[in-house]
Amino acid sequence: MKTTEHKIAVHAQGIVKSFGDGGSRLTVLKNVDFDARDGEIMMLVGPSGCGKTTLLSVLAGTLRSEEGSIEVFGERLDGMRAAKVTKFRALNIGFIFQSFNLIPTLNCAENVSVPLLIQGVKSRVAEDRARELLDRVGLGDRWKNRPTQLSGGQQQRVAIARALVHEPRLVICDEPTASLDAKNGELVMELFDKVARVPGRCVIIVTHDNRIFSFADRIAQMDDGRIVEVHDVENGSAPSFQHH
Ligand SMILES: Nc1ncnc2c1ncn2[C@@H]1O[C@H](COP(=O)(O)OP(=O)(O)OP(=O)(O)O)[C@@H](O)[C@H]1O
Repeated sequence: MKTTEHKIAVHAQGIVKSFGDGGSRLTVLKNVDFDARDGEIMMLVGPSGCGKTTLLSVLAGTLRSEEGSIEVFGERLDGMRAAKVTKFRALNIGFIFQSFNLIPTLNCAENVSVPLLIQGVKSRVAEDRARELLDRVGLGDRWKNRPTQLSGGQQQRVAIARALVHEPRLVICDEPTASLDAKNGELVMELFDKVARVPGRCVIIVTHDNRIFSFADRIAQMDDGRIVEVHDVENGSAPSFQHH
């Protein structure tokens, strides 16, 4: 039996979230308990529509739940004032959205700089750091390009660079490797491994991509608004899941 004490980075308990009113009301998160540990890559899998993106948004503080408590590195997000949540997120959380959310009028280096500029870092320093990150995701020579001049996979890597540039303690990713080929998927996972899978940090990834399961420390399986099982991934041997 394992007796290791794990420090918890993200602790969510009793999360309930619904959309709509009256007859069209849909309860998407049905009393979810979820933990992610300090220093780990935690993956979240489950069938389409089961609530994964909704849960990520609640954990990142971009969506409020009706019930439940959320603690991120010891700070309670539920009940925190909206302005304080925004500030907390800017300092501590990097979010990679399914839809990338890059700013079309800015070039790649400027897009990646945004989290640093929000923190008050000088633009030249921010841009140097942004170009360093772009280099690490294999896009060092494309920093001047606008997002529309890049392929979907390249845009995804720009979004990943932007989420990591300010070295957030918590990185939350919705399908970060969905548009990437095997080589770039591996490059990005190795970057998560180096940059974010360290003490004092944590990475949470929603994925359907079984090529990356072996990078996880644990995999939580979600179904119909609930976490139904949590698997430990030992020695890179990931379980296989049924997707619908
Ligand atoms: N803003 C919203 N308004 C109404 N319904 C919503 C909203 N956001 C999500 N939903 C609904 O909540 C359910 C869960 O959606 P969610 O995006 O969390 O699922 P998911 O598990 O991430 O799916 P996928 O793997 O397809 O991305 C779906 O039925 C979806 O239609």
